Amino acid sequence: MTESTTGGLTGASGLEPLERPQRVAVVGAGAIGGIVAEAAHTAGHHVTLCVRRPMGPLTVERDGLRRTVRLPVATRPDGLGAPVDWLLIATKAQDTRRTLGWIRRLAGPGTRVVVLQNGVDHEERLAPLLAVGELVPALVYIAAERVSREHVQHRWGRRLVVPSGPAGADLGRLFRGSDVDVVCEDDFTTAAWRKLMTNLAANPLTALTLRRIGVLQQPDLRELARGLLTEAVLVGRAEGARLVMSDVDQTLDLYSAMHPHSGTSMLYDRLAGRPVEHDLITGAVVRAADRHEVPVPLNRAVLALLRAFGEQGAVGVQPLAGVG
Ligand SMILES: NC(=O)C1=CN([C@@H]2O[C@H](COP(=O)(O)OP(=O)(O)OC[C@H]3O[C@@H](n4cnc5c(N)ncnc54)[C@H](OP(=O)(O)O)[C@@H]3O)[C@@H](O)[C@H]2O)C=CC1
Ligand SMILES: CC(C)(CO)C(=O)C(=O)O
Repeated sequence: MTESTTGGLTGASGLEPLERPQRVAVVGAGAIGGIVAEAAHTAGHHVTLCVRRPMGPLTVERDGLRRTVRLPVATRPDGLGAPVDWLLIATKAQDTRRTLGWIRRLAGPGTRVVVLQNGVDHEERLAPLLAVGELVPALVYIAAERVSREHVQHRWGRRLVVPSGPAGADLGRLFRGSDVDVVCEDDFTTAAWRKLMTNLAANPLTALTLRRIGVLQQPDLRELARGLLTEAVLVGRAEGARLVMSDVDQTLDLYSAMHPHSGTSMLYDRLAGRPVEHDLITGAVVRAADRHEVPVPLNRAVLALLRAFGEQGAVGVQPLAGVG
């Protein structure tokens, strides 16, 4: 795990392990839910998958190695017992409200409810659903693809970024000994906008072109990505995030570091005919831009395009493999 990097980030590797195996429930056993469920299980905790439809053993594939875990699966909250120590919410943003039944059943006063979703407004989305327990927003620097219902392919990254504090430090201890690292961040607003930037160009441009992330290496799309990200720096600053123009290059470098065949959550949703999280990503930037009267013509155009395919069903084609 990364220990004490710059900018107020702190890794959690030096901490003592948690006293006892923790009770963990993961709501949404998709790509990210599958990764964190397997990681928490590997770290020695009691993990239950909370799903909509029955499922069998979960396989997580990473660097050519497959690990299959057989975890308890619940399809309804009713039969579940006492509140858990950790409730990990890993549904798409638009499904957040549908997790209320699980939250009511599984969150008690001592529960940490970790929201593993993209966007900058985790608190606003989840807080209205939470009567008790502590909300922990998490920024997910992990790329994963659900290649079939019970098989998740890890493609890149291992880091979750959470606000500094006891809950964040304990989350680091929860995942200790697994493939997931937790980094605590003092300035979470800036961290959240920086993470939003990673999605702002990659997700819409892969979803619109039906191509994987290697497409961002094409010079014209790289310039478009640069334009989208530059607008976001100005908007993020107006929102109080301490972004700098070098964040644009750092984001473009991150795209180059990812395997060209890696996709994005928005691309996978479009291919499957599911609603895409445009409101959470490009929509969030355009709304904030409007609040501060910052011109964002490129993001506004992309939002219009994303909305235009929002109502459409599955596209029924596979993205091209490899670069571009
Ligand atoms: N995939 C990635 O690489 C990354 C994703 N993210 C973010 O993480 C979040 C999760 O994305 P991802 O894992 O890709 O999404 P997936 O679509 O792979 O998984 C979401 C899961 O939530 C389940 N679900 C929806 N509603 C409920 C409910 N009421 N009860 C139980 N389960 C439910 C779905 O079930 P069903 O199978 O029945 O549809 C599905 O299994 C998103 O905000 C995404 O933007 C962030 C970084 C990277
Ligand atoms: C960082 C990135 C682009 C990696 O998958 C992501 O967050 C997503 O796909 O939503």
